Amino acid sequence: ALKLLLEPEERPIKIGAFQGVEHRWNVNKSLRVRGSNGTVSCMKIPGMLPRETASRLLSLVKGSAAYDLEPDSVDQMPSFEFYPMVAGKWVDEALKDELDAFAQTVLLPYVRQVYRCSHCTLADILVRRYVAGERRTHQLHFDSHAFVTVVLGLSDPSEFEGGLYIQSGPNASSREFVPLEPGDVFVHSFDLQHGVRLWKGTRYSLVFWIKTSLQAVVDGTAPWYEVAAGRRDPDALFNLAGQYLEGTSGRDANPKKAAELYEQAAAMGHLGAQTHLGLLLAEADGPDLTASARWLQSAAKAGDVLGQKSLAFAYANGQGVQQNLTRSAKWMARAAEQDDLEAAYVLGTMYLHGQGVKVSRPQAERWLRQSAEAGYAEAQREMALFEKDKASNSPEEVNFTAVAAWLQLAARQGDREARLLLADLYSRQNRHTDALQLWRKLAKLGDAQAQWQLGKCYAEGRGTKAKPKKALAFFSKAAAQGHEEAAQDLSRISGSMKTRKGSMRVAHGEISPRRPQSDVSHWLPMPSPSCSSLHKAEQGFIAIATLSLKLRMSPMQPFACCLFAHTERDRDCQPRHPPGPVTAYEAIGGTKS
Ligand SMILES: O=C(O)CCC(=O)C(=O)O
Ligand SMILES: [Fe+2]
Repeated sequence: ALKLLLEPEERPIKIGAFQGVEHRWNVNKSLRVRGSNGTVSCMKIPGMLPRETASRLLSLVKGSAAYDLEPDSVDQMPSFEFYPMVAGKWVDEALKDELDAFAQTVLLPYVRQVYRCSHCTLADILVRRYVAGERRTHQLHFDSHAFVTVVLGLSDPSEFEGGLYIQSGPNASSREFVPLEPGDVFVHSFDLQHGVRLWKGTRYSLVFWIKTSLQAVVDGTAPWYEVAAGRRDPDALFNLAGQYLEGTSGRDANPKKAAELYEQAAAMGHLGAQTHLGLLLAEADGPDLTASARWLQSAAKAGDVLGQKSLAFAYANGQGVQQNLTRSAKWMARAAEQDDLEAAYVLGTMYLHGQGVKVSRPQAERWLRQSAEAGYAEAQREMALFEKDKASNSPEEVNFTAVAAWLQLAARQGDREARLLLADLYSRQNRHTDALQLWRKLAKLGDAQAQWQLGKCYAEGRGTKAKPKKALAFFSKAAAQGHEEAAQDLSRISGSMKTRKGSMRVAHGEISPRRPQSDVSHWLPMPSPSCSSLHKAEQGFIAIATLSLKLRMSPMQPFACCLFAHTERDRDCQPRHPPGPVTAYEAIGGTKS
């Protein structure tokens, strides 16, 4: 059962043509930051936008094709958002027709009155969707680049379970969900910690970001931090530090200044600042891993989810602490229990491979599924492999429909490895057109494995007419990226092309041994990307061994694995150690002298 925000203070309000009620909560910051005596308010105004307008908006945004797969700034997962307004300018006429008058005559006057900011101006508007198979979360965060945020409910609460929550304490157990009917608005400032979590159904929301002046909107700056940080508000220090770290909101990137600000907030007990300071100290030029681990311990023990996950990675890597997989698993579990999707995914793989925990397929499935169902692409891909391995003793019993369904979800989110595996699967099911479509997409993005596969299709006339020249071109492209099999196929095909001087020259044109010496480094053999990597049993070990403490910036690299280990590809799935360097000459079929 979800804990809902109870509705305390109420007052009647009248803004332009709108008459209604404002519900207001004052959240005590000391629950989260020991050394703070401040509060942060948030307000709900039921029915501020007429329900009929909200329902027309919902149809408009449901039909939009503009949702973006670009990584989100908070969690790096595909964002599934689009912006009808950017830097104060409408870019979506249909949404403008429905919303502009409301925004200018009701919403902004309300915000200006409540926050006493007579120059507050609308900066950006975005639409987010949360649907099955895609992201169903927006992890805990602050909206650091907006002085005030307004969330407009669009979907009927009966259509989903969960929704927008605020989190007043360090732990996920203090989450309180904000029920929003279509047309209700929820208003908060840059220092309210919040997130979104759905367990069922579909939700669309519309978010307004408001800044303190027109100038700030035009310049993309956040000048209110100078004031708030001057008051030594720990959340302001924390957000400002993030802007200096990333070089956003018009600030020049300045890691040193970021560290100072994190340090001030961390000293007041700001757990997020402690974690970020810990991560920064590990990344610095002269890293101080011991101090880093100390901050991570402090934040993790107090319940900060990112601190727990980061400490888990530190234990896995032995960074600032004695390497200890049992402790790593323990902290990973603490973060996963707080619903961190990456932590749940990693914990699942730890159970799969028995790292820091006893091997347990039920536990592995539990955590992988939790992460996958909330939209984490790597976990979706891992669920496909899990599904496949269920029948590892009798390959003919594999439920390939289920395998494909998971792969499709991850592939649709842009997961490269899942796209390769799916194309491979299609190809084996003689769905050559589907396979080709995926390989083409990947080849266009420069993927060597897909280029090689495309080359083979053209060479063998599989799913397309045989086109030796095209095959040659794709083999060359892949080989030039160091793809071994492609280099072999290239030498085979260019040899069999009647070895006329002309055709040899085609091959040489792409990968000429007469290239400058420095280019030969590209020919160092690399394992082929898809089955490349390693036997499954080794996989997790490598994953843990290479886990990066930098996870705040870069989620753990997906690791490749082999879907068809039990079939004719067994050979490819053995651990392969790169042989010695291959010269360009060898790669096109010459022999070593
Ligand atoms: O979808 C929502 O209700 C809010 C999303 C959010 O917090 C954000 O986009 O920053
Ligand atoms: Fe937000």
